[in-house]
Amino acid sequence: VNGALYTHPTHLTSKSYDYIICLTFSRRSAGVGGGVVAHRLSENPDIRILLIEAGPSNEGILPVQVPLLCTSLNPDTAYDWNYTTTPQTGLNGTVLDYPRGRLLGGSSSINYMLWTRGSRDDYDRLARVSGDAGWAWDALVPFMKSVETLAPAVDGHNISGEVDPSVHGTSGPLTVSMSMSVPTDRLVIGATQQLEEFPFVEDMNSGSPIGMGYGQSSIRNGTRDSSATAYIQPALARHKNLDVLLNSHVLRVLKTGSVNGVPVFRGVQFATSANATVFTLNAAREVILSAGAIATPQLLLLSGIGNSARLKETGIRAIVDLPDVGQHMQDHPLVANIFNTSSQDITTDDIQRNSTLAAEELTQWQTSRKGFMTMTIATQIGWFRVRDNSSIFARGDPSAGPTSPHYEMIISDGFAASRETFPNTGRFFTVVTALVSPASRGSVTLASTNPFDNPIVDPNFFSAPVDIAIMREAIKASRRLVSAPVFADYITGEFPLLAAAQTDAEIEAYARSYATTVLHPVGTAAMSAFNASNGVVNPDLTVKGTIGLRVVDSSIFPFIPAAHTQAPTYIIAERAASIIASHGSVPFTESFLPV
Ligand SMILES: Cc1cc2nc3c(=O)[nH]c(=O)nc-3n(C[C@H](O)[C@H](O)[C@H](O)COP(=O)(O)OP(=O)(O)OC[C@H]3O[C@@H](n4cnc5c(N)ncnc54)[C@H](O)[C@@H]3O)c2cc1C
Repeated sequence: VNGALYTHPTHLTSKSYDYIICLTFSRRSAGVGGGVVAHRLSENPDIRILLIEAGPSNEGILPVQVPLLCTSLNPDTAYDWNYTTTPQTGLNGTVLDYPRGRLLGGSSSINYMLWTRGSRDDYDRLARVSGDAGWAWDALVPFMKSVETLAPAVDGHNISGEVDPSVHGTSGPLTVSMSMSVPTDRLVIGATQQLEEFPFVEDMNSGSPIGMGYGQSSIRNGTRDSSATAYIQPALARHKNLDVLLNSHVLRVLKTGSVNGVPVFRGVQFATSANATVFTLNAAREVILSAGAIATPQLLLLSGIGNSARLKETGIRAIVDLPDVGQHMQDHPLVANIFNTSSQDITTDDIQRNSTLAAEELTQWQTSRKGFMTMTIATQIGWFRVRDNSSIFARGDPSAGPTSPHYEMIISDGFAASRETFPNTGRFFTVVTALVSPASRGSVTLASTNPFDNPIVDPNFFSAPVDIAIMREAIKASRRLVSAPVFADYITGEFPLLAAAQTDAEIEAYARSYATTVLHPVGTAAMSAFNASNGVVNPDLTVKGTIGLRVVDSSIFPFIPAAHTQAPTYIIAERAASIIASHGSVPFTESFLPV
C-alpha cells in the first residue's frame, strides 16, 4: 500500500483529486506547511491528494542530510529559489540573497534546523487578532506535541536539565534533539549563573522562552529531519491516496466557477519550465497553497487575487480585491558579533579551514552519525527583552507581550558570519544578535506577469526606528554576556568590525553595514478575523472572498513569532490539517458547494 512519486506531469495516472496542494501543506505533503497537511489528510483513505512541488526530490543529496553542511545549500544552488531582495535602505542599500528551499520538503530541507516554537504571547496574540481561541498557546499545545518526538542527544550525553521532556511530544513524525556537547557549553551556562541579566532557561519551548538555554534541532540520529523525511515520505510509504508530483511549477490557481457571486478557485495550472506544455487539474474539494511566504503571495497575485487597482496596472484581471496580499511582510534581521578566543580545542573553524579534518569528520558521520557533522549552527540560544520603561518604546512596544523577547542571541562555537571574511588563522566565538519582534513591514510584489520571474522581495529592514534601537541594545548585550568572569581567559578581544563600533551611533552604523536576514519571512497572506476588512485568510485559513482555496504556510502569520519560523509553521499546519479533516464548525463547508 503506497502512494506514488511522479517526476513529470505526463506520468500522472489519475486526474481526480479531492485536494491539490501547491507546496507547503504539512503532514504527508511537501514544504513545511504542505507536507503536514498532505500527511494528515492522507490518513483518510476516502480522499485523494496530489502534492505539486516545483523542485526535485530531497533524497540522495549529502548536504541536505548532513547537518553541518546546511550552509552550503544556499545561495545560488540548484535547491534554492535564489531570490534576492531590493536594495535595503535600512542596510545602506545592500541587496541580500534571500534563499528558499526548492525541493521536496521546501525550506525545511535546506534550513539550519533550529527548533523554537515562540512564546505563549505570540500565539495568544494570534488568537486575539483572528478572533479564534483555537490559535492560543494552550489550545495549540496538543498540536505542538503532535509534531514531535523528543530524542536523546546525538553524542549520548545526559540531557537532564538541558530540556524539559514534559513540554515535548513523544510520538510525532518529526524528531527534535539536542546537539552534541562542546567545551564552550560550560562557559555560556556559567555566564547565566554569574550575570542576572542572562538567566538560564531549561526549555525555551515551554511558552516562556526568556533566558539562555540549550538549542534544540530537527535532527534525527545525527541527520536532518524535514517535512519531506518526517511527513511526506512516510505518508507515501503508507498511504496509496497520496500522489506527489515533482519538477512541476505551479503557475496560478484558476477560477472554476462561482456560487452566489463568490468565485470558486479549484483549478491549478502548472508546467515543468517556462516554455513547456501547461497542464491544468481541478480539485474536487480544495486547492491548498503552501508555497511559502514569497511564492504564495506571488501565486495569489498571478491568479487575480490582490489589490485590484495594482493588478489592473500589471495587466492581470482582478477577481478578488484583497489589498493585503503580499503586504505586511516581516522578517528577522541579524548581526553576527565575532569575538577572538584563546581556544585550544578543535572547533568548527578548524573544520571550515582544514579539508583533511573535514573529510575525516564526514567519514565519521557516514560510519557512525557522530561528530561535528551532526551539529547545526548553534549550541545555545538566548531570548531577551529590553527593559519595559526604555525610551526606545516611546512609540510602543512591538513585542507580543511579557513572555516574548525583543531580541535573540544565537551562540556559535566558531566563526558564524556570512557578510564578513573568514580569517585564515584564529578561533572565534560568535554571538549572533537577531531582532525577533520587529516593527518594520515590507512586501512581496510582482516583477512581471510571468510566473517564472522572481517576485520583488522587500523586507524593508530597520525602517522602523525602534528596530535599529533594539538591535543596538542587543549588540551591547552581547558584549556584556562575554564579559562574564567565566569567559575571562577565553575571550581575547573583539573582531575588528565590532571593536570599531563603540558609541551608539557607531553601533547602529555597524548594524546597518553588516546585518543580514535570519530567513524568516511571514505575513504576506496574513490571517484576520472572519469579518475583518483587512487580511488575506480567515481563521480557518480559507482565502477571503473565495471558495475552494486555502493557504497553509508561513505567510499566514499576521505578526512574526519571536522564534525561528519552522516550528510555528509545522504547528499551524497541524491545526490546519485538523480543521480541514474535521470540516469543523468553521464555515469550511462552503468549499463543498457544487460549482
Ligand atoms: C537557509 C534557511 C535557513 C533557515 N533556518 C531555519 C532554522 O534553523 N530554524 C527554523 O525554524 N527556520 C529556519 N528557516 C525558516 C524555515 O525553514 C521556514 O520558516 C519554513 O520552511 C517555512 O515553511 P513554508 O511551508 O512556509 O515554506 P517552505 O518550506 O519554503 O516551502 C515552500 C515550498 O513550496 C514550493 N514552491 C514554491 N513555489 C512553487 C510553485 N510555484 N510551484 C510549486 N511549488 C512551489 C517550494 O519549492 C517549497 O518546497 C530557514 C530558512 C532558510 C531558507
